[in-house]
Amino acid sequence: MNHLAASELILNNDGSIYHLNLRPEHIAETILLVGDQNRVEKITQYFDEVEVVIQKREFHTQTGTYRGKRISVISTGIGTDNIDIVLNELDALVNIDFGSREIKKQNTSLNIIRIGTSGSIQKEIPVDSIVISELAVGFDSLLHFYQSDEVQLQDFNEALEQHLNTYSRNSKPYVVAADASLVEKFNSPEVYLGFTGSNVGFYAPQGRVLRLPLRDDNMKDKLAQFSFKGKKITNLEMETSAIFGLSKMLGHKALSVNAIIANRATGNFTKDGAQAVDNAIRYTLEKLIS
Ligand SMILES: O=P(O)(O)O[C@H]1O[C@H](CO)[C@@H](O)[C@H]1O
Ligand SMILES: O=c1cc[nH]c(=O)[nH]1
Repeated sequence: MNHLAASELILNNDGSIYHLNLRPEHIAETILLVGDQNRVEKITQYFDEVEVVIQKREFHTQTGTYRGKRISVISTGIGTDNIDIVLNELDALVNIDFGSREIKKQNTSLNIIRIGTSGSIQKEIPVDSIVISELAVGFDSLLHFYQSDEVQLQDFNEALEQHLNTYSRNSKPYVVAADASLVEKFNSPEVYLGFTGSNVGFYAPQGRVLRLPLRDDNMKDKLAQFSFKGKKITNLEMETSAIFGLSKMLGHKALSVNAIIANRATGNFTKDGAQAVDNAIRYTLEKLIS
C-alpha cells in the first residue's frame, strides 16, 4: 500500500486537510461550489440548519441540510488553479484514510455542482438567464499536467484547435463533459443547455480590452462562431473545465450552473446581479431535492 508522505498529503494539527481546513466528517456527499466566499451564506440562508462553518483563506465552507438533504457549500475563489486544490482536497477527504495515509479500497463518488456567474457570448442567451453546462472547454493548462487524455473529448479538441488557430505559446484547449445524469436532472425549459469556456483571466483571456491590446482581436468572435456536432460555445467563466475534468478523473459527478450576468455579444450587463445569482441558487436547490 502506498503511504502518502507528510509533504504530499498535508494535514493540519487538528487532522484537517491543508487548505480547506476540513476533516472528513465536515462534508456532505453533495457539494455546491461557488467562486465568491460571500455567496456561501446566500445559499445556506435557505437551509433548515447549518452544522459546520469553517473558513481558511478564500475557502469558506458551510455544511447543513436543505429540506432534509445534507449539502456542503464551499467557496473556491477565482480560477482553475484554485479548483486543483479544492477538487484534490475534497477527494482526499472521502477517498484517503487520514489515519493510515493510504488510499481507501472503496471509493466514494461526490456530486459536485458549481453555481457561478458568467458572461454569454451568444446574443440569444440574455443576461439574467441560467445556463447549465453540458460541455466545457479549458483554456487553462491544468488538465494537461494529469494523465487526462481519456476524459478529454479529442474530436472536439482537434476541431477547436483548428478553428481557433491559437498562438503557439498558449496551452491547447481541452474539452470535457459534465455528468450526463446531472445534466438530465437539471435540464428544463427554464434554462439553456450550454458549452462553457473556462479562461485563465477575466480580461484578455476573455477578449476584454481596457487599456491593453489583445494578441488576437478576433478570439471572442471565433469562440462564438465555433460549431461542432451541433454544439456552440455559449458562455465564459473561469472554473468549470477543471471541475469537470478533475471530477471525471477522480470518479465524481459534476455539473455547472451559470447565472448569466453579462452578454458580450450585445454589450449588456445585468441590472441586478444579486437577483440573477439568487435565481440560479434557488433553481439548483429545488433540482437537488426533486
Ligand atoms: O462568480 P464566480 O463563481 O466567482 O465565477 C465567475 O466570476 C469570477 C470573475 O468575476 C470568476 O470566478 C468567474 O468564473
Ligand atoms: O463575463 C464574465 C462574467 C462573469 N465571470 C466571468 O468570468 N466572465
